[in-house]
Amino acid sequence: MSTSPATGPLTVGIGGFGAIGQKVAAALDSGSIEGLKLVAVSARDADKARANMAGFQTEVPVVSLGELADRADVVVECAPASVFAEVAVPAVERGRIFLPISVGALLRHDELVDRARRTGARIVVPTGALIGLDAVRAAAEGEISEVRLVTRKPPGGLAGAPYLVENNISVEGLNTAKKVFDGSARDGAAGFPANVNVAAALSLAGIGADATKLEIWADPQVTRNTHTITVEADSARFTMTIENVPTEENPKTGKITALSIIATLRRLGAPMTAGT
Ligand SMILES: NC(=O)C1=CN([C@@H]2O[C@H](COP(=O)(O)OP(=O)(O)OC[C@H]3O[C@@H](n4cnc5c(N)ncnc54)[C@H](OP(=O)(O)O)[C@@H]3O)[C@@H](O)[C@H]2O)C=CC1
Ligand SMILES: O=C([O-])CC(=O)C(=O)O
Repeated sequence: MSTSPATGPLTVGIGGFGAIGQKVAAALDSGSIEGLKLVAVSARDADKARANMAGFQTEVPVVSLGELADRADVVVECAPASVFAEVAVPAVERGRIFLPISVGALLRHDELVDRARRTGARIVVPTGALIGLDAVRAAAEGEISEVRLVTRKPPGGLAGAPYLVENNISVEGLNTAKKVFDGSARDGAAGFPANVNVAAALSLAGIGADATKLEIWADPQVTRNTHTITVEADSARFTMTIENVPTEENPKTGKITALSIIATLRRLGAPMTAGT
């Protein structure tokens, strides 16, 4: 049952119990996030999810993605992009705090932002596997002339992306880096729905999905997903790079992603926060 922040902890439901969801759930279960309490999770295979909760202090019910919004004040989405709407729409319609991590899918459902305005929901996009969105948001309060993201991934992490399949681009047997996409964050997020959520998050923090430039490289020299952002603004110029250690459970997903969600949740319940 959900409770208001004035009378008790904010209740949290987690949609998706894989590489990201399990780490976020474990942090909540450990009681280390002040003012927040795990109340439900969702997974495709409920028995597997219950087995993965065996070491938890408190087992919570495994429910459908749509039910999370009935049970929790805060709904965290960390499922495949293909089921994004199943968790996002009820969360926004019920006026919950909604944390999406399949951010590319949010670009394809931008009507949710308008709905949130009407229902009182808040959509809070974590930085995820990227870096520097605090500085991008601050710069966006002034004038930004350019935002560019260059993403380099091990070729295997990109294989099967719809853009590669549709354009007959092979990433097999590469000896040198190959640029496989050069365009807008919006087109990149559509063509690589499981690979460049970071580009979507960057565009939402800055100058939008059409103006944000994106290059994607299949690079046999990298073992980590590597993202470099460059921003040119009237307040500052900056370039930052992050090299993400892959999770064991899903090598496409960097370890820092779950930590970013945990840090975002911590802000919701904290008496003091630091950073923009
Ligand atoms: N914003 C960012 O920076 C980043 C975003 N991501 C994105 O985060 C998302 C999650 O990534 P990750 O945790 O690695 O993925 P995983 O594949 O490890 O986990 C996905 C989870 O979703 C569950 N799931 C699938 N279908 C359903 C359904 N119909 N109902 C309920 N649960 C379902 C799966 O259930 P089961 O376990 O039973 O199969 C699984 O637990 C992806 O979209 C990924 O692209 C990833 C990295 C960075
Ligand atoms: O770097 C990562 O861990 C994952 C990633 O690029 C994304 O999904 O945007």
